[in-house]
Amino acid sequence: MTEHSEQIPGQADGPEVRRGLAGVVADVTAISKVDPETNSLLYRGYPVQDLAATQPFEAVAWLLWHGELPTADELDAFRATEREHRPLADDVRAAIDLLPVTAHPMDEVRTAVSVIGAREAAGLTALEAAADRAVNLERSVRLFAALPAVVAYGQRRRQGLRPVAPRDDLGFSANFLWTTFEVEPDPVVVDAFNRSMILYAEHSFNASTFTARVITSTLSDLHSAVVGAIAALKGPLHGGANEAVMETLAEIGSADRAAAWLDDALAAKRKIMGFGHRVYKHGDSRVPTMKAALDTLVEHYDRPDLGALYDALESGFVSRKGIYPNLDYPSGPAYHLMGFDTPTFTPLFVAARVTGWTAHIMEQQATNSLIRPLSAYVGPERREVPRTSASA
Ligand SMILES: CC(=O)SCCNC(=O)CCNC(=O)[C@H](O)C(C)(C)COP(=O)(O)OP(=O)(O)OC[C@H]1O[C@@H](n2cnc3c(N)ncnc32)[C@H](O)[C@@H]1OP(=O)(O)O
Ligand SMILES: O=C([O-])CC(=O)C(=O)O
Repeated sequence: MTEHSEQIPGQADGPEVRRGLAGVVADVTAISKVDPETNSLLYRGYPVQDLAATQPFEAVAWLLWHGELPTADELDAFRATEREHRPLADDVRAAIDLLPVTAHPMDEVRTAVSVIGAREAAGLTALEAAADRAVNLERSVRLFAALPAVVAYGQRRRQGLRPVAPRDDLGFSANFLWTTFEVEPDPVVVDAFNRSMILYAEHSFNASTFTARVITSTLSDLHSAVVGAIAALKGPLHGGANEAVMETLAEIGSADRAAAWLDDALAAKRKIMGFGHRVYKHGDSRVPTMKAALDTLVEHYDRPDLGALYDALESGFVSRKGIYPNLDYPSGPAYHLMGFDTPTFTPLFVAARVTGWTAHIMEQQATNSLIRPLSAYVGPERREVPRTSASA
């Protein structure tokens, strides 16, 4: 028995159960290495903080898919393809417009991916739709290119604004900001946003990626796997936490209220969103990089009040519980300062993580084994069905 396993009540000789698959190594991957001992995260061998400091997000997307950083020519060609597939497609816009304007933007993004997937697999059997690596690589690029327009349109629709055409003179991150806000993106903000995309891109067998791999393991198609991954990411124990962090900070209001708020929240056994992690128990490897980006934004937008509130909640929670912030804690207020509305935060995570998800989908396909664990039955023993007069 380990700290993660438990014995089934009343079954002394029964199997060990690992709720939440905690501590279970489910497969191998060559895409990223999360190391809680050294508090490090490598994408294909490269430290994520070094990638965030030096690379455009497009180069990191390429790295995750191909295993190597692109050459200058490869990056140019990839960027040209990405630009080609940026515009919001008519069928996607029409489907989003069918949803209530109060729909959660994660539901918009999930719907958009469903529409794109149905279009791409039209006329194919389910098995044909699963396709091969070459086809799925092209699908991954197109989906990566299309998502910013979907996310930006969601926020603009809620604000009663028309969609904005993408700009071919801008890279992925600058164009994302342009299509959302229709103002010339400031390089300081573009840099912080680019770093956040890189930090969010990939994190081994997290719940949404594992969901994508489970779906892929049945020989389902790439878009179906991404739809499932989006559904898993929406929950506040996973990606939805960046949104919940902002709600928490808004609820507390100011740094001087953080201590009393925390005492009440902990007395009420509330979970403090943006803190804790299944794998990292001594701090999330990505937080220092994202916190530095947040500090830059706090200065850029002259919002020391938000910086002070952030610090007060962090130090109060760490000193009370010894539980550290995860990536969602600094990214929530960073996206808020950039001007994104709070429900858009998790769709931003989708736009980044689609790179990691699709890399895992292709890796799962290459070495597939149906993912199907066992369960230990604890229901009633075998019994007779009562005889009644009802007929079928
Ligand atoms: C990008 C990402 O997806 S990162 C994760 C984002 N999610 C969040 O920020 C949500 C808040 N955090 C959490 O709910 C958890 O820390 C999780 C789900 C992320 C990890 O959970 P697990 O590994 O299953 O740990 P678990 O939830 O069992 O926590 C262990 C203990 O720490 C406590 N704990 C962990 N995180 C928190 C938190 N954020 N607030 C309060 N208590 C917490 C638990 O209540 C539990 O206490 P107990 O042993 O007294 O019951
Ligand atoms: O790894 C996890 O469980 C959650 C996480 O931090 C991520 O997906 O980025």
